[in-house]
Amino acid sequence: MTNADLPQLAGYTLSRPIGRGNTSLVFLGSADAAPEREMAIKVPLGTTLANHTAAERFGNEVRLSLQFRHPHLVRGYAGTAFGPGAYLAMRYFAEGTLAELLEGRVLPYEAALRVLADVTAGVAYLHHQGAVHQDIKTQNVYLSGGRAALGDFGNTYFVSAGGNISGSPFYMAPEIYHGEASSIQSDVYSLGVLCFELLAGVRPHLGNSYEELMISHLTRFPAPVTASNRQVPRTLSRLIELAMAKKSHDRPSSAALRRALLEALGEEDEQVEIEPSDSPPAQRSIMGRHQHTDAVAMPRVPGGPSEESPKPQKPGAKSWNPFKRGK
Ligand SMILES: Nc1ncnc2c1ncn2[C@@H]1O[C@H](COP(=O)(O)OP(=O)(O)OP(=O)(O)O)[C@@H](O)[C@H]1O
Repeated sequence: MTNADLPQLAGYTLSRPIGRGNTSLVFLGSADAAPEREMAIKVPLGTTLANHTAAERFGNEVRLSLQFRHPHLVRGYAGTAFGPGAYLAMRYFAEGTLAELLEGRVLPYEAALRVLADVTAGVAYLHHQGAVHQDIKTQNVYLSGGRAALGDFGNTYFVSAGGNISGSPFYMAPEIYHGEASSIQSDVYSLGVLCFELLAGVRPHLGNSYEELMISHLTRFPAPVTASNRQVPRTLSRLIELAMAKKSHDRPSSAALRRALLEALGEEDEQVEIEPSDSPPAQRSIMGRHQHTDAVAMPRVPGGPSEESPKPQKPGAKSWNPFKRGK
């Protein structure tokens, strides 16, 4: 794509493509009003706008990216949810996705714990808000300076708005394979899979087809993470095992998983003030460890992902996943 082929978006200058998904193109660019701040600008494909469900999902991603405020969730700066001018300007992650980073390599133990603690903090925040992400996987984790943020809120919904059936087969909870709606507990299952994948260096369930993966998730019990990685504390290994429990009510909360990850990192569960957001005041709070079990304590993130990203070159199209169902 030459510069002349880059889409025109009023108020923004797009400099080059940085990624392509099933439903959108993503460009590096900046707002004309603040040219020094690089952004990732997502523009839906024509086919996405022409398809009601896909267009709704894009609109959902725009809306929620602008609404959620957490250091470990991809932050939206501006956007238009629907119509031919639809776009989402968001924080740019120079190091790309966790899936890209993991291609052909295993993360060192501490780095894996850090990424997992970050992602789990973002998910715990979502759960505290009553939202289910529905698509936690390495492709949706973005990296900057060794810190991580979860993105892609196209399938995210509030529990109060009713259930939904979706996910990616490598990470999908058994009950979803059975046709049940996703839930906070099915997000925890996906987190368990992610923890296992990063700490054991291999996915807990493998298969060459949707059916093989389904059988594995429904019937097989992976060996504890400690069998592959002796550095993992037993308590954390046990919690990851429970996160992947076949029955959803046996799973711990995302907040408990996060606490165990922080403990493995030798860190305290700090209090942090959640950034103001567009959400109702009741959802803004200072949260800490002395709360009821569903409450979430957010880490203050010294040296964590900053809003300004370094300059960088980043891989282009994402890798193809043969089992990815239209998300
Ligand atoms: N904020 C970002 N910072 C850096 N790169 C990004 C960012 N958002 C997306 N990308 C790049 O663009 C690629 C495509 O993005 P994404 O997967 O979100 O597309 P999509 O079409 O919305 O997704 P889907 O395929 O699930 O419909 C990503 O794999 C990543 O390489």
